[in-house]
Amino acid sequence: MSTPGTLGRLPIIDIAPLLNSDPCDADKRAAIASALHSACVEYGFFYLNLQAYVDPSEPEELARLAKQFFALPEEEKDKLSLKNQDSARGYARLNENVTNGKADNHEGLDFYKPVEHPDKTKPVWGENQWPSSIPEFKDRYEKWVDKMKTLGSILMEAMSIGLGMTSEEWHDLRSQVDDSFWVMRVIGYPSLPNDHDGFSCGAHKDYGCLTFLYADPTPSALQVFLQRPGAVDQSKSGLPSEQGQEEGVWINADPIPGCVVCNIGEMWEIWTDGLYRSTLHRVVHRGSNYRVSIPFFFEPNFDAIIKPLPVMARIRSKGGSDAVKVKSTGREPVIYGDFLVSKVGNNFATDRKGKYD
Ligand SMILES: O=C(O)CCC(=O)C(=O)O
Ligand SMILES: [Fe+2]
Repeated sequence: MSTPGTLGRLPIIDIAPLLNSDPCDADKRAAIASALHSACVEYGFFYLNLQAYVDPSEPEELARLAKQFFALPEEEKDKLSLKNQDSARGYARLNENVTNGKADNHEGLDFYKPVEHPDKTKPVWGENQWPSSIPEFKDRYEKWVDKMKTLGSILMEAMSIGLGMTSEEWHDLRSQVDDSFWVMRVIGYPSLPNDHDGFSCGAHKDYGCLTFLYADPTPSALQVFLQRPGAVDQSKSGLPSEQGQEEGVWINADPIPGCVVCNIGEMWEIWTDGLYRSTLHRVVHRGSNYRVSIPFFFEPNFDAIIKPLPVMARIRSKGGSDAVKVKSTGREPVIYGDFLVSKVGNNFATDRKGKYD
């Protein structure tokens, strides 16, 4: 059986050269596009070094504010309950969300792109609920949203180059993500009790486009499932039923200073006919501290129609190692907003389906 040591760790990609258009950096940008491509094919998970883009004090402050929020009395947090809104925007109590039929040992506060005419009777169409007792919270988190949205566009363009798309094809793809229906979660994890039937966050794939995860420095919490035929990992119990038979290993994706963890959501799997992997991950936090993480989900526009990209036909006909990995996902095109609503619209419904299912 492979061990985390022999698998090495996830690739680290420094985005610095993507932040300028200096002709001297053109080779470096091409190298990054190609590294992104390999990371998306092989892992679907990698680290982005953001040192040239973000001052570490910014996300550290977000984590501090998150801890301040979760330390509030339960009745204060409940004032922001997502049940006051559209069942998606707001606060969910510890163990309220379920994944693969089991309660997740976390609490969380979710925000979505604001909409023009909010209507809380429509799934995901309500208003965000900001904690008013922590005055800086909204301002600091909104700044982070802006930064992560820009990072999403930068990365999408580099990925289009990595895939071999023409600039016209990139403009088409850009028009599907230029009004991203982003989601930001602020998640709090107490230590997972030994007798808890479930995980801190159960195994799931992210359903959107790109996730940028900042987490506090807690080690050994986030785990990523790497498919390795022949590897039998006893800890794989708890995989969603569709993937229950897959062979592979769980590796830790511990935080690296100056980096966020980035992973590919299911929309990329559809765009690339399965060449880019949306990889299962979960959280098992047994440390004694209270962990916080802040995933930002850079998603397509609400009305974007997601179907395989034209470049996939060229990749397939070129042959070679990528061509053999392209498999038709057999999925019909999806409208992103419909897909999202099918995921979160019935959150906390009586069928015990949660936002990660
Ligand atoms: O808390 C983490 O490290 C991961 C959270 C996650 O996977 C998610 O919210 O989709
Ligand atoms: Fe996730």
